[in-house]
Amino acid sequence: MNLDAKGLRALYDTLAAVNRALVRVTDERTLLTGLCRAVVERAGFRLAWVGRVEGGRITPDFRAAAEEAVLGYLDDLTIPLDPDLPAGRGPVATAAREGRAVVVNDCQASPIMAPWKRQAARYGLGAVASFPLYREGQVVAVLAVYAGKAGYFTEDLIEMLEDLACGISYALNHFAAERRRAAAEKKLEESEARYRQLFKGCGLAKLLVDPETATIVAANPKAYAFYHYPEKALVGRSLAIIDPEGAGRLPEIHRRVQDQGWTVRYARHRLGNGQIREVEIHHGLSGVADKPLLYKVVLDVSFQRCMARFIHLLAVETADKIGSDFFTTTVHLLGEELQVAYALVSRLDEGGKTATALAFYDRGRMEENFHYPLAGSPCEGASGPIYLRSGVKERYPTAAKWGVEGYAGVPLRGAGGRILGYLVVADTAPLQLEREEVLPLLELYALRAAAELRRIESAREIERLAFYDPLTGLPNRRFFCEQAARMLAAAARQQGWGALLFLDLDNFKVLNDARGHEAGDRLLIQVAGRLRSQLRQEDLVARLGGDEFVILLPALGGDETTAAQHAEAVAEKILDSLAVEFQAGGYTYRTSASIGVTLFAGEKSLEELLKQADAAMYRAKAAGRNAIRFYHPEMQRSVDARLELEKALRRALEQGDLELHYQPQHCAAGRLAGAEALLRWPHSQRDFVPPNAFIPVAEESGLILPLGRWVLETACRQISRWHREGLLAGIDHIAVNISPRQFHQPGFVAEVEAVLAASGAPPQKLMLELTEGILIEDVTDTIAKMEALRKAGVRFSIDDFGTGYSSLLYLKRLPLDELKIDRSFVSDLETDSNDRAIVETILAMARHLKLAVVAEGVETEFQRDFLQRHGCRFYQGWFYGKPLPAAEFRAHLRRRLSA
Ligand SMILES: Nc1nc2c(ncn2[C@@H]2O[C@@H]3COP(=O)(O)O[C@H]4[C@@H](O)[C@H](n5cnc6c(=O)[nH]c(N)nc65)O[C@@H]4COP(=O)(O)O[C@H]3[C@H]2O)c(=O)[nH]1
Repeated sequence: MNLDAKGLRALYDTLAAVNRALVRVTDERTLLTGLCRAVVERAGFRLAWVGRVEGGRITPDFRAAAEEAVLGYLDDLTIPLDPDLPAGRGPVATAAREGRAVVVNDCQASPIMAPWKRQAARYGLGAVASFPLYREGQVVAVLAVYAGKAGYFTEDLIEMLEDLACGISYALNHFAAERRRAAAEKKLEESEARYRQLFKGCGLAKLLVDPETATIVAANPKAYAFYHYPEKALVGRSLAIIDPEGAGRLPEIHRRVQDQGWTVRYARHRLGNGQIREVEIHHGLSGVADKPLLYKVVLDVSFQRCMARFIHLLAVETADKIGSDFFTTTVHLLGEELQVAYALVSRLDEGGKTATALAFYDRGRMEENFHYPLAGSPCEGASGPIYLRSGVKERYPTAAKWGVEGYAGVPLRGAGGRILGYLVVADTAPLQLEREEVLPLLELYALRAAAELRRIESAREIERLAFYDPLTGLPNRRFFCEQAARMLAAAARQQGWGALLFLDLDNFKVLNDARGHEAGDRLLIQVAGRLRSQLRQEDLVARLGGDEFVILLPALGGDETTAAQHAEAVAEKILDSLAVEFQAGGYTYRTSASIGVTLFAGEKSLEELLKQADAAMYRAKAAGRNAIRFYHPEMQRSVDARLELEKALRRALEQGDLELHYQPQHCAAGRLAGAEALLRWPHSQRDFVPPNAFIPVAEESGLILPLGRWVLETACRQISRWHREGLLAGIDHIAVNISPRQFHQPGFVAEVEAVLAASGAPPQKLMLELTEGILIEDVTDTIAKMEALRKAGVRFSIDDFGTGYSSLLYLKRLPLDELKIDRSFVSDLETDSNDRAIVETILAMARHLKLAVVAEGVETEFQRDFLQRHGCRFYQGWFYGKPLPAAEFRAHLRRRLSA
């Protein structure tokens, strides 16, 4: 039976209620299950089901039936959408495909129900209507409603069911929207959580800023830590408190972010503690708030920027600088850029106890080249970097003087890690820079500074090797010549007078030969020190080689006389300084020097001046050494003559032109007691070259060695012959002069012994006369030699006693037999009371030391008497007789015997 109007009304109400109830349902499953159930239970249908359109077919997903058994109709029911299949042309597939209600009021009669005809009959299903269910304009499911009777679906009913399907579609739409909204919300929540995570738990400082008002809306914990503000203290405040410039440029930044999505900016941010940091700010738009906000991710790039700038500055500013310029620029850069009170680069002095400030930055002022002690400074004993943020002045007394609170320093290293110096920055406030920031920077600068120090050291070394004498550290000949040429030119311009001094040590060769080169070297080093100490800064002293030194005094006055006086004063000062004993290697040495001086004014060649001073020096030597002589033009001739003399002397020795003369020595009673052998070089028929003229030349040239040997051999042969002839009876000795060089030659003792043996002369008759200079050169060696010869019977006399530096101490130690009072004291006895006093003293001393005394150069009776009165026992001089050729002296000996 079809529904009447009343029935329809009831059904309508029911469906409306269902509709209302269903649309309040919040999920799709409940809705569709409820729909099926309501249609069956409240509207009296026999079966209802809803199938989703999925994968080209429809299967019943939700169902309800008036009787449980009716549900059997749905078993294995799958309806394809394909219209080519018979099942695809049924009401459900057609409704789904064509999006319209399809009603079959007689299942048994309708051809489209053919596939299910039997089943419909079996489950008592007479009519069926299918309604598409839409979601967002798409058919997503089909509602199929079955009535028991054929012809059940009236138009009204169909309309109502269509309304119901419409309501369900609305609900499905709503669910979909809800689902989307929920999903969006969830997504948003997740994104917000992520954002919060990103914002808060981030290691970088972040700010949220309102671009319109420049107000800080939020800041993460890292931002508070970085900006040194208490938590929350930034929110609500203007960005200008940390970035005034950035606050002003926010609109522009905002625009740029809107255009390109992000922007990066570098700025200087002010922290809550007043410090300024360089930062890199990444800007973006915040997607969280309704209002457009700018987020700022802030990176502290102070260190990187600082490093980059410093590397750049170091490279650019110091590229063309070396030495002092480099160090000054470096500390200036450090002081200014690090904003510290002090910056210093120093070089350790020798010994490491003090350092020299190569450049010192003191609050903008620059100083250089002063020494300071390391003791009490943080660098003392430091082998690595030092970082003391604060409290320096409390701990280090040296730093306290400068009010240093914070200090950072690194060593400058040379080859093998040797510390050459330090690079230091210090401030009167605690250091603003962290250890990790300042030390790498200093180390970078230190590398460059150390390289510069090493370069300077090498340059110095190269210069030292090229221009300085390695032994004494004085300029060498090369340096002297270069420097002197410049000084001479300057002197010529200034029209002043100067002097060139040529200095040669006396007897240096003797010391060197006797004590070895080491002793000689030690003496030279000390001599160089004394020379330097006697000269002014502007004077130039150099070692030319051996024991030769040269001194240039550039500014001695406006006229020749003044210059000469000054030059002499300097030369005398030098001689005085050299007269003081030298101590070296446990020995005491004495030395003196001969100085030749030449004056200059106007344009003069250095070569010429050196020649002149050298010639003058030889005159000083000839004058008895320890002397100063000035050059004058005739001197050159005398130099040439000296060379000529040397040649001639050599020839005379080779050709046997030399002779020995013998000057008698008498005792007080007048008896002939001995003789002194004196060398004679016949010059012409009647004349001799005086020994004082050629002995020094022989000494200097080394000719003295063969010459001395010839004298010794000749004298010993004579002694031997006279001895054999019995002529030496009652004669104490024949004295032979021994020169210093001769005595100090290593084989001297053996030579004398060999000569004695070869000649057969009795050693007891041989007296060797030594000068005082010999004795003091090297006392130990001298004593050893004297003692060795004394054992053989040879005796010793000191010649020229009183003219040198003989001291009682030496005399006591030496195995001496005799003193000879120098002729210079004897000659003036009559007129000079000083000489009388000296002679008296010598005689008293000799008595005390039990030494025989021979007075030399006795010419008058007065002299003889005076000497005799004061205890002198032997006399030599013209008063008794001049030196005689060997034959004449032999005759004298014979006459004496026959008398
Ligand atoms: N005016 C004056 N002169 C007197 C008188 N009595 C002696 N004389 C001189 O005084 C010098 C004494 O010798 P000397 O002091 O050893 O001083 C010597 C000696 O140091 C050195 N000499 C001479 N012969 C030799 C030698 O064979 N070997 C070495 N190494 N030196 C020698 O030359 C120096 C000078 O020798 P001479 O010219 O021979 O001069 C000798 C002698 O001629 C006098 O009454 N009045």
